[in-house]
Amino acid sequence: MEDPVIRLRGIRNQFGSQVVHDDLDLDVQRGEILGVVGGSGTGKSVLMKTIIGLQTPRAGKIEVLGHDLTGGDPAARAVVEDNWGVMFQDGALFSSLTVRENVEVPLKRVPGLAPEARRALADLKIAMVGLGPEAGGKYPSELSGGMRKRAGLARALALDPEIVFLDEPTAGLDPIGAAEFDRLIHGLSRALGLTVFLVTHDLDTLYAVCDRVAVLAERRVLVTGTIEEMARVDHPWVHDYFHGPRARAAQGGA
Ligand SMILES: Nc1ncnc2c1ncn2[C@@H]1O[C@H](COP(=O)(O)OP(=O)(O)OP(=O)(O)O)[C@@H](O)[C@H]1O
Repeated sequence: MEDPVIRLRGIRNQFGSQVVHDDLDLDVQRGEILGVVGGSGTGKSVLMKTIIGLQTPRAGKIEVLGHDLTGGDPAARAVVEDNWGVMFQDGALFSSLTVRENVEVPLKRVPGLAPEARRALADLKIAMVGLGPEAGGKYPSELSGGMRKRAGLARALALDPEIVFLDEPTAGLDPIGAAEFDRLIHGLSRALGLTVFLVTHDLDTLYAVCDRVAVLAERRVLVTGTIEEMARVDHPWVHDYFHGPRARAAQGGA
């Protein structure tokens, strides 16, 4: 098998006396959509922040695209940061910038890119996420929640990343908007060959788009596998989650 694009080994995160992760391992394979689930407070967001460098683990090794991010090498981090995009829950857009200007922010890191080309690229990403041409000139406060998420995704895709991190992408959307967003993520991931690290509580999203699921429990990645494999895992939380009424509804069952 190919080397994983994200490889975590022995990760430990701790806040005061609270140990959130202990000896956590995880591999994310190229081109897959990995859904990260777990009970509230099991450290899904902390895990995502650990990979993207917003949280420094007490111990362990983080490798992304073959680069060791725990060695403190700024060159390695710069290479990797140009190859990932991050979408936070509400899109995390700059409120004083238009959608187009928001999408242009990461593009400003590209040396020698003329302003007109930057603008054209931003418009291309805005179209890619299904926003109309008029959306580029709007401010985040003028958008619906679903449109803000799409704008956040456009910004995450600005630099044509290999990996996209999505934190609860469908939270706060109505079921139709959430299903549309699921289709968008799935379509873009397949069309662009993206690797997607997706933190979610949304069972519909897991069933609709994820190739594999990673369950956080007991301070580590307890198990990874396909949804079908999850249904056979003999662990109380995993069993309840994948056999509960919401899971049955997400599968289309009774
Ligand atoms: N900066 C911080 N300082 C102290 N404690 C923190 C910090 N960040 C997270 N925690 C704690 O770490 C634990 C895991 O938090 P995290 O936000 O990753 O959970 P989660 O699995 O994403 O939860 P949810 O599903 O509710 O969003 C929580 O108990 C939280 O209070």
